[in-house]
Amino acid sequence: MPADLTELTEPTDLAEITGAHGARGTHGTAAVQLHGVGKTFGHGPAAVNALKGIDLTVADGEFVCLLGASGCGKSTLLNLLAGLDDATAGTVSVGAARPSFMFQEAALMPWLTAQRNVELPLRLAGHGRAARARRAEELLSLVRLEGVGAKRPHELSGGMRQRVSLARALAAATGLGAGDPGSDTTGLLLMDEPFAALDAITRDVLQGELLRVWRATGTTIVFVTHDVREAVRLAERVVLLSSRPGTVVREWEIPADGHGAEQQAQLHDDITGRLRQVITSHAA
Ligand SMILES: Nc1ncnc2c1ncn2[C@@H]1O[C@H](COP(=O)(O)OP(=O)(O)OP(=O)(O)O)[C@@H](O)[C@H]1O
Repeated sequence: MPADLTELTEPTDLAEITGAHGARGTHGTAAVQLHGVGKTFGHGPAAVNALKGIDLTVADGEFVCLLGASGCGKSTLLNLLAGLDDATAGTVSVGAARPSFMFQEAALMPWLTAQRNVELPLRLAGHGRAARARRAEELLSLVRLEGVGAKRPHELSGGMRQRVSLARALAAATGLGAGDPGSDTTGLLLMDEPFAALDAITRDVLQGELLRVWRATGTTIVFVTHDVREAVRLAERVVLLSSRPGTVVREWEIPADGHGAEQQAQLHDDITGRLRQVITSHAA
């Protein structure tokens, strides 16, 4: 069991709140399937070939990190998964899950309280006031923000704002949770460098919190980062992308016990070496 995960054993009531089935070892159907996906922006000589021939399957409940240098097409790929843009080649299929996004900036509504921010996707989905308030309270508690629901974003630290953002993303992805017949209670979280703007200590804490929430909810996570250490700490599988066009260079399965210090360092060195090669060959 990885060090990160042993200390993060969730209380049973969390599993009850979220309808969790746990994380590792429970993957069944595919949450995401990409076959031969390409994306070209523009036409003619000015066209930018951002992605080419991407084949990728993410299992239900899996935590995958997309790793690559700046400009390799990580955000473009997330946009395709979220349905915010269309591929110019191949097929993108996102199972039953409703994808929800979390960005580097929390992007909260400044005039709404933390609780109302979390409620927003539930309100847009047509859920009644009492049900959505109950669910927002559950999710705020899940991200350890009990008692701050009445505060507005400017009253919160950067780390707290990202916790609210995570709770809101979970609300968008999982609706009312286990009690919501119309929702996929596991959901799909698309995370675009969500901790990159935080200081190192807060980032470390939130990485641990994200692992705890993932284990408690069984949510499928596709997490974009250019930080090898972050990828190895968080993911079950790391997918390395090359640049221009972005293609899958290599994948690493991170074994469940692979987060021990020695193995983690080995994987870190291995992946960093390959990332360097990719960057160097692109620059040449
Ligand atoms: N709307 C667009 N029009 C033209 N080119 C674009 C557009 N969006 C992205 N690109 C180009 O596609 C390539 C991939 O961009 P993308 O933002 O997906 O990379 P990234 O890996 O997320 O980069 P970063 O880590 O810097 O955010 C880049 O060369 C970028 O300039």
